Amino acid sequence: MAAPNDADFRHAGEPAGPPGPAVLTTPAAMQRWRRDHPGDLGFVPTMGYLHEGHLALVRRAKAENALTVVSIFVNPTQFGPGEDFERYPRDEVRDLQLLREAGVDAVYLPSAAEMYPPGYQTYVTVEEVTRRLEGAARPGHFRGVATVVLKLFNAVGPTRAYFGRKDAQQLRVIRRMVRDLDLPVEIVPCDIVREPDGLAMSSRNVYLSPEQRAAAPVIKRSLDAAAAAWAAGERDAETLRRIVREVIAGEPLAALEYVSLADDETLEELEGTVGGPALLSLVVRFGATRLLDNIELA
Ligand SMILES: Nc1ncnc2c1ncn2[C@@H]1O[C@H](COP(=O)(O)OP(=O)(O)OP(=O)(O)O)[C@@H](O)[C@H]1O
Ligand SMILES: CC(C)(CO)[C@@H](O)C(=O)[O-]
Ligand code: BAL
Repeated sequence: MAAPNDADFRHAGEPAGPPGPAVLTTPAAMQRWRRDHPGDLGFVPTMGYLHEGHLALVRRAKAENALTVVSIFVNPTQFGPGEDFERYPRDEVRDLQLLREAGVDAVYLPSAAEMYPPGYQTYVTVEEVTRRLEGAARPGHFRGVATVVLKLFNAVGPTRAYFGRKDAQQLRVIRRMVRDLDLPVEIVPCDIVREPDGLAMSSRNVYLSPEQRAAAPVIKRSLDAAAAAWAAGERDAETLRRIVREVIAGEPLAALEYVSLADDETLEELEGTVGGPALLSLVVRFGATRLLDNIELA
């Protein structure tokens, strides 16, 4: 059910104002737009419901490239059965307005039917680095992420692609895929943007009740406690994980799903004395809502 060509390329926003971003809704329309717009292109893939974390990526992409493209696509293949695909927050009108204000050149807004038409059967599997952490907690998740990111890259043709450090394993999976498949794109990691009380911005924060939201900064406090111990010279992997566990245990609304201290690149869990750079990451549940966060110890 391909959209007619006219609908593939339209401008968001009022006709009287300055032109908004081009909105492309099919891979073919996106590829055509890219052919017509040569030059360095910064790409920010998202699942929409945009917040300051996304907009920081967009600003960086704009600062470093002649052209900026943002995709909004809630990718069904990275959600497992029973996960929140159906209720994932969506607000396309507000997102387009924010991207217009941010001055992006194009928004890629494909439908699931365009991305995965009947007969679709090709997936990308990144191996070792997907086995633990989010890969273990969400079987099939990174197969969906790697597949959709490769498809998005093929449609958009980016020079650079911007990913948040909040999804630390995702960033490493994408880097690995880019190296292994010789993709001609530079992956640019971007720092985590936080609320004033330390909670990492996330579209899923909207699921929290007021009481859960008030309790959620415990996540960053637990990372800060471990980082302070690290700064004071603590290098024992289990002690650093225990510090996180103890801080989270002090918050009755928070349930720790996992805490990991892993090799910063391979994500192999570390034991004993930590020598090199390490990624301290955790997932905390507030009711049905899973929130993830991390800090790099170097
Ligand atoms: N607080 C943040 N700081 C920096 N980057 C972020 C932040 N939140 C999301 N990103 C990045 O934005 C990109 C799109 O992420 P996505 O649309 O999944 O947003 P999200 O808020 O992380 O959603 P969710 O937490 O519900 O998965 C990813 O590269 C992600 O790492
Ligand atoms: C990279 C991504 C857009 C792929 O669907 C998603 O996993 C996300 O928003 O982090
Ligand atoms: N930001 C990661 C996408 C997901 O949770 O599916």
